[in-house]
Amino acid sequence: MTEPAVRCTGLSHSFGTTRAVDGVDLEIQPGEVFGLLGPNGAGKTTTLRMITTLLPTAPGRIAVFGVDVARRRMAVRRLIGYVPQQLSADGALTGRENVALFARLFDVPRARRGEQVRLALDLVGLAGDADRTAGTYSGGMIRRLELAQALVSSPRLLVLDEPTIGLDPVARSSVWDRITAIRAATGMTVLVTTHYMDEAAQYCDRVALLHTGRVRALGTPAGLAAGLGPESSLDDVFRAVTGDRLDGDEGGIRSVRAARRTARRLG
Ligand SMILES: Nc1ncnc2c1ncn2[C@@H]1O[C@H](COP(=O)(O)OP(=O)(O)OP(=O)(O)O)[C@@H](O)[C@H]1O
Repeated sequence: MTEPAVRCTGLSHSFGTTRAVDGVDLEIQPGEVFGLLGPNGAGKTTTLRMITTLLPTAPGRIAVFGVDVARRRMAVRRLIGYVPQQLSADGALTGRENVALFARLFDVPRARRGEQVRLALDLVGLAGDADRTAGTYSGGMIRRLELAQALVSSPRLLVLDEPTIGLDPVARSSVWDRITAIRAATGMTVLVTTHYMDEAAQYCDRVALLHTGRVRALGTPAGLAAGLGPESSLDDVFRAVTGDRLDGDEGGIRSVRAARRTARRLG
């Protein structure tokens, strides 16, 4: 039987008295685009940080393609490309230099580095802009550059924490078009968090709705919406499950903060 790309069992994590993740069980299949959805503070980033080896997994367990995250952290890191919410591109370096830096960090063999960097830039549609400094890139191009940084080591699992936050609708769809094309070209598994229900409905094969650290609903976007009623959307499912209202396309303070962070760092 094929191993799941990710299997989380009994995952919990507390920060002091805050129970950020509370008994999460999840299986993500190879080749899926899987969306982890939830309001602010639902536990999405904490879950991603546990899967990407950055937080301890105990008392639960996580396996990535069958490799235990707690016992074989370095082996798991080699399987994963991670784009965190925080900016990871350096505005003073060119696009190519930024990606080459990650190739060195992730131990891509020296003989293959140039080719891997070129391929990663190609996959995100930045080949033509690779020799400009990243400080001259738009927000959408920066996000695609960060995708290239995560792709340069040819990971089997790509983990993206709110990849489109703070971007305008055109840039958001260009980022998603690249993610979709990369999955089609490589068969890579993609795990993504997003606040945008329309994006999750359009681009994710399956989603889990997280609220107060627990999985409250799991399924295909269409299946979840149909389960609520004939005219329902994923947004309706979300409201039914959480009782919360999501930020709209305006993005709220978080996207403003993210956009400002980008501007400050690269400007
Ligand atoms: N380093 C930390 N120290 C203390 N509390 C934290 C820390 N990181 C997260 N938390 C708390 O844990 C809970 C879950 O946070 P987490 O960042 O995982 O949620 P999230 O779903 O990713 O939210 P957001 O969409 O705002 O990023 C929240 O109550 C948050 O305040």
